[in-house]
Amino acid sequence: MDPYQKSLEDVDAALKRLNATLASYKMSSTTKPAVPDSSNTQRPVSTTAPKAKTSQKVKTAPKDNPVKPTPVPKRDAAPKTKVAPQANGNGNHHAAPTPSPALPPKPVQPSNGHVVPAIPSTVAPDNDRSHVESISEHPQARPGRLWQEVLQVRFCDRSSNETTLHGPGLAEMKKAGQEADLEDIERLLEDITSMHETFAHGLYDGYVIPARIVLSQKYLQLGYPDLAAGEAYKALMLCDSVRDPADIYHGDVVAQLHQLIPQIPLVERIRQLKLDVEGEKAPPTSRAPGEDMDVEVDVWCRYHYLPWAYRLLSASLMFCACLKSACYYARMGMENLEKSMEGQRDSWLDDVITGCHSAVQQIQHPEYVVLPGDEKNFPELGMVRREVYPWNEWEPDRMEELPEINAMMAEVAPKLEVRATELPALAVYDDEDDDEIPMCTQLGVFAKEDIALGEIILSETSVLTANNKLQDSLCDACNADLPALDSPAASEVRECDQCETVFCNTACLEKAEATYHRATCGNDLDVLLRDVPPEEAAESLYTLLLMRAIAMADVQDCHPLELDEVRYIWGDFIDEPWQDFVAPTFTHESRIDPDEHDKAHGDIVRTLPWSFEHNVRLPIQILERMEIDPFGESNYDLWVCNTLFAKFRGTASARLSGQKGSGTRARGPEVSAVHPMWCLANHSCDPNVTWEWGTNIELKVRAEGVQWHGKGEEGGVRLKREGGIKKGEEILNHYCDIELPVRERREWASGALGGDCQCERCLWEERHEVEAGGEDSEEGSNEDDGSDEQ
Ligand SMILES: C[S@@+](CC[C@H](N)C(=O)[O-])C[C@H]1O[C@@H](n2cnc3c(N)ncnc32)[C@H](O)[C@@H]1O
Repeated sequence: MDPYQKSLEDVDAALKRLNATLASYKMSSTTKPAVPDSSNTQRPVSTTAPKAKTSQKVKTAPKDNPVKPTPVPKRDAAPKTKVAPQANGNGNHHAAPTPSPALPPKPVQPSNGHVVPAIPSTVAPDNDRSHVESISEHPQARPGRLWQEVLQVRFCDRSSNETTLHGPGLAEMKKAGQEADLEDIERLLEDITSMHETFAHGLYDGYVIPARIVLSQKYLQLGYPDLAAGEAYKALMLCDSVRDPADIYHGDVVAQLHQLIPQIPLVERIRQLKLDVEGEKAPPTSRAPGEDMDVEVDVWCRYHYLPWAYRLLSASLMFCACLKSACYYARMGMENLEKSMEGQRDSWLDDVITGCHSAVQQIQHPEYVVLPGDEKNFPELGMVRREVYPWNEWEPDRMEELPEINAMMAEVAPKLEVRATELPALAVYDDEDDDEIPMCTQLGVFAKEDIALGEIILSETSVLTANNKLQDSLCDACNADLPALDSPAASEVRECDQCETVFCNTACLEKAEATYHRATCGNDLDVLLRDVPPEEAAESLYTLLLMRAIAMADVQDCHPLELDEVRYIWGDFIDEPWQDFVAPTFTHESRIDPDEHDKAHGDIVRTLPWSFEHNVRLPIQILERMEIDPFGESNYDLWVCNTLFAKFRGTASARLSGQKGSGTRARGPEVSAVHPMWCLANHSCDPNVTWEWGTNIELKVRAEGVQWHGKGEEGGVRLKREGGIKKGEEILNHYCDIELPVRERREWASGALGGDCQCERCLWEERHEVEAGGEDSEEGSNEDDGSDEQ
């Protein structure tokens, strides 16, 4: 068909759709239910039809945490802007007692001693519920600041012959680029908490695209570009679903937009629609002719929400150093915009591409060679903030809950107890600047009585396990090796009736059924993360652990942070992150200059490794495969996943595969697990226990101390100390192969410790210029063959 004729027909069709939409105004303004406002405390419940596609799992209400009279013991240290260079580091620190400006007094829910902003109890004048009835009848007049922000999300205005792009922009904090205004932080935290509540309790649900965009903006303003990327990606997924009637979310998203759009002032709606129809010279979408697409939904999605989703996603990813995916989404956004905006380029997206390329050029690493144009090979792993998020109500006050922790410990280690202990805060210690290492209070494990040599003092089992072998003979629950087919124990092996998952015996099968298996059974989750290339093996194990934790929470009907295996693990969180917070700026310069990218995190120390793939895309995919709705189930929000990852790094034990000495390169860790009591023991390179992990994980008292090796003034070796453990002595485990020389040991353990080990042996050997490892061969598989690590 003649293109001119076709475009005329398209405009004609669009005008017809517009007329139909305009004709529906009267009806919609009086009969469509209003979408409740997030900032109101008593709102009518949304009349949105229940979701048909995904199982809406029962949400567990947050624990009813009573106000605790005792203040939480602080882990304090002055955080510095220091980004750990290594990919796997769990760098981290706990902060030292610095006079803290902290946040001003807030209405806290002091369950755990962490700041939790409350939703304002006072209702703003414009939220006066006495107007509810009349407002429902005139939805465009709905009150509420947050909801108004959602309604105002706009991007494009085709009000002149030249298409112009503009939007609300990121309203910067009052003092962007300076120490943040506490009121600003407070207000944004309240907004974020309020939006979480709103998604969680169904006042409006997670399918409201502009609400996701607003939440993404707010995360970005508070220095959480990682969380902003997650929300922007969700907005993008929802926009895609609007344009694809076959998409599983299509019905819900469109239904939400049908409720939202009538609340946008009529004049504005007509203006936008008119401009759109007039400006639509070439239809940008691949809509089938005659397809019954609501013109308004299409306009708002295509011209307002989609561009914001691309902008926020690509810029946030760039700030998180995920340069490959940042470029990918910036280019995708550009292509999309150019189609719908007649070749107009978007300065944000251009900036992101420039910023990513400049960042790549700045990388100076002998092993990193990437051509500037090779965006597919741009780096993809960054570091983000690691903290107990201010809205996280699940983190327990471990000092307060020591009796509960000790009850759990008594079950697996009757002769041990957990106590508070002082440790060097390694992640905030920068030995170039600091004279003294700041200390922090954490937990440790201590002997309740004298314990003899060789005694097994802890034996623990866990189903929070993972392995990244697709075809291997491991029990799915405990991850122990399955018995050989010709061995007597082979008859005990059991298989799930529904799928082919194998367990070492009936006990493991029953435990799996009771704790997690129902969520994973037959869902083909294995293919997502198993048999990955060696360089991805470690990351994939953490994500597999996340997957198991999600399955456990789903089957046990609790919040993932509430699981016994997770609750008391300290995620090496930074304390008092706000004391040095500098409000980010979002200018052209801050996007194109890689030196400015760190500032998007509020200038706060970052120690949690993060990638788009493992922290956003895969968690969402895992949820979908388990038939958990990632938009409707806030228990599995991406901040929850970040918190779980923080807890797993530094506590998960892992077994390496590959045969040392045989010339075969190790493939990387293949089996991993979190044992919540075992992992409370701290590290020393002169440990008093060995550990071994088969079906159970065990701690055994060492027969004798480790040989220290040194040269120099004192010279020679230091005598081994006596074995055995005295009452009151701390149980010291080891997170690395203790046969290695000091430098290699430190390098290995730094991921789990957050910095260089400062144990007595390391300090002594460092002083005595150790050059070679010891000759002693210790018993126990873990330190002998170097095949295990924590
Ligand atoms: C497996 S956990 C040990 C239990 C932990 N102390 C707790 O309170 O839960 C590992 C974390 O403990 C701390 N840690 C353990 N051993 C340490 C050591 N020798 N020096 C400094 N920090 C240590 C680090 O913060 C590390 O990330």
